[in-house]
Parts: sequence; structure tokens; C-alpha cells
Amino acid sequence: MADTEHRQPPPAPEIASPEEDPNATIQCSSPPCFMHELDPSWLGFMPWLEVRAWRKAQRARLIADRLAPPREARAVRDAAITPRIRAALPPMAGVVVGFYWPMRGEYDPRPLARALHAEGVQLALPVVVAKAAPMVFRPWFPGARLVPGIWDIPVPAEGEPVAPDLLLVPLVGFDAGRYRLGYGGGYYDRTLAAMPKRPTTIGIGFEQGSLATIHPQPHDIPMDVIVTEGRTVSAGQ
Ligand SMILES: Nc1nc2c(c(=O)[nH]1)N(C=O)[C@@H](CNc1ccc(C(=O)N[C@@H](CCC(=O)O)C(=O)O)cc1)CN2
Ligand SMILES: Nc1ncnc2c1ncn2[C@@H]1O[C@H](COP(=O)(O)OP(=O)(O)OP(=O)(O)O)[C@@H](O)[C@H]1O
Repeated sequence: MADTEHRQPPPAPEIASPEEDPNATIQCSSPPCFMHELDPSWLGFMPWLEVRAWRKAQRARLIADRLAPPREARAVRDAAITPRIRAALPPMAGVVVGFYWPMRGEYDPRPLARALHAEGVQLALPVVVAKAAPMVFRPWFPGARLVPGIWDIPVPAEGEPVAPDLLLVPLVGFDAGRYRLGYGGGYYDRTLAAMPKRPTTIGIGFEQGSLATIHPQPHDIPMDVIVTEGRTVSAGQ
């Protein structure tokens, strides 16, 4: 009877185990999965250990690359950044600004810090007080006594910690989501996560540090604004 034939289950596919016959053709109801052949970064979920290794390689490449131009060319690049930071600053009355003491070819924010100080703005520098812990910010003013901190970066020798309302944050790299690549200590992320009132963050980098993605992780906190010698990128742009 035709009806009964229709109810017959389809013939079982002939599946030979690879041990039996490595050339056997396997019939499946859907194509075999090929996800494992794709670059995990393309899929958007590179595992953390891979991300960490990738970031380490990018840091080394980007730091060497930004130090490559002669000093004069780097000064020209810095000079294009200063007015962009100025334009991105909110009204500064009563605002505490955290900046940084530059190293390894970072944009030099010290002239801007001196100018802001002359305008009555209170400034502060980050201090690593313990490894893998949030940083504190100590007041800075021209002539403040500085001592070597982590990596020999100068930090104010004394002063009660202050809470910045605005942070100038150095970037090694950055991406289209305004996520930041730093030096791999996680210090800014930890500090921002621990601050009761999140300050406005202005990330400062160079165009050579632009990456498609830094493969942001749950701990990565994006910058509010990113300034380079060629662009100012804010939320909603
Ligand atoms: N000019 C400037 N000052 C700054 C910072 C900065 O980025 N620029 N910082 C911004 O954070 C803090 C210092 N940042 C540091 C970041 C990482 C390591 C560190 O020990 N890195 C490890 C690598 C970690 C890893 O890859 O897992 C190392 O080099 O061994 C030290 C200091 C405070 N001062
Ligand atoms: N809020 C946090 N709490 C605990 N660990 C954190 C936090 N933020 C970052 N980390 C850890 O810090 C490490 C480094 O992070 P990441 O690669 O993002 O550093 P980075 O932003 O480039 O460094 P830096 O800010 O020091 O320049 C990671 O192992 C990460 O898990």
C-alpha cells in the first residue's frame, strides 16, 4: 500500500567510521560545520589567551612605530593634537584634570598641563600604589617634587589623593569603538572601574595606533572621546 510505504523511515545513511574506510562518503542532514576553519578574530570572539598574545604583539609594533619618526616630526604631530584636546574640554571651572608624565613617544601633555594650571585648573598625576590595583591621583603643579614610580615614571612625591573629573589617557592603540590598548597592566581600566564618579575620559593617541578592533573584553572601558593628530572621535559619531 502506497500510504504505508510513505510511512517507512528513510534508509539509514551508510556511515563508515574513518577507521573502517577513510574514503567513505558521509551523508548528513546538514553540511558539516566549518566554523573551526575560520579565523576566530573574524568571528569576533577570539579567546582571551589569544587576545592577550595578540595585544602584546600589537603593543610592541605600535610603540616602535610611533617612535620611528624623527623628534621634529613627532613635535609637529603633538602640535596638531593640543588644539583638539582644548576643543574637547568641557567648561573647566572647578575641574580636576588627571594627565600623565609622557614616556615612549606618547603625546606630551605637559605644556597643556602648565597652561591649564596658569588658568586655575587643578591637575593631578596617576600613581601606581600597588601592582594590579587601582591607581590614585596626586596633585601636580609646576615645580612639584617628583620621584620615580613604576617603570621609573615620575610621580608626585606627596599630596593627598584627589578624584579627577576629567582624565587625559595615553593610548598605544585604539579602535572604532573607542576602546583603548595600553601597556597591558590594566591600570586605567581598574582605576575607572573603582571610581565612584566616573570621570570624562579623553584618550590621546596617533593615527598610526588606529586598529579595526582591539577585541574588547568585559573589563575594557571605552573612552568618551579619542583625539589624534587628525581626528576627534566622540560618542554618537
Ligand atoms: N605616561 C604614562 N604614565 C602612566 C601610564 C601610562 O600609560 N603612561 N599608566 C597606564 O597604565 C600607568 C603605568 N602603567 C603600567 C602598565 C603596565 C605595566 C607593566 O608592568 N606591564 C607588564 C606587562 C603586563 C602584561 O602584558 O601582562 C610588563 O611590562 O611586564 C606597568 C605600568 C601609570 N602611569
Ligand atoms: N577592573 C578590573 N579588574 C580586574 N582586573 C582587570 C580590570 N581591568 C583590567 N584587568 C586586568 O588587567 C590585565 C590587562 O588588561 P589590558 O590588556 O586591557 O591592559 P591595558 O588597558 O592595555 O593596560 P594599561 O591600562 O595598564 O595601560 C588583564 O589581565 C585584565 O584582566
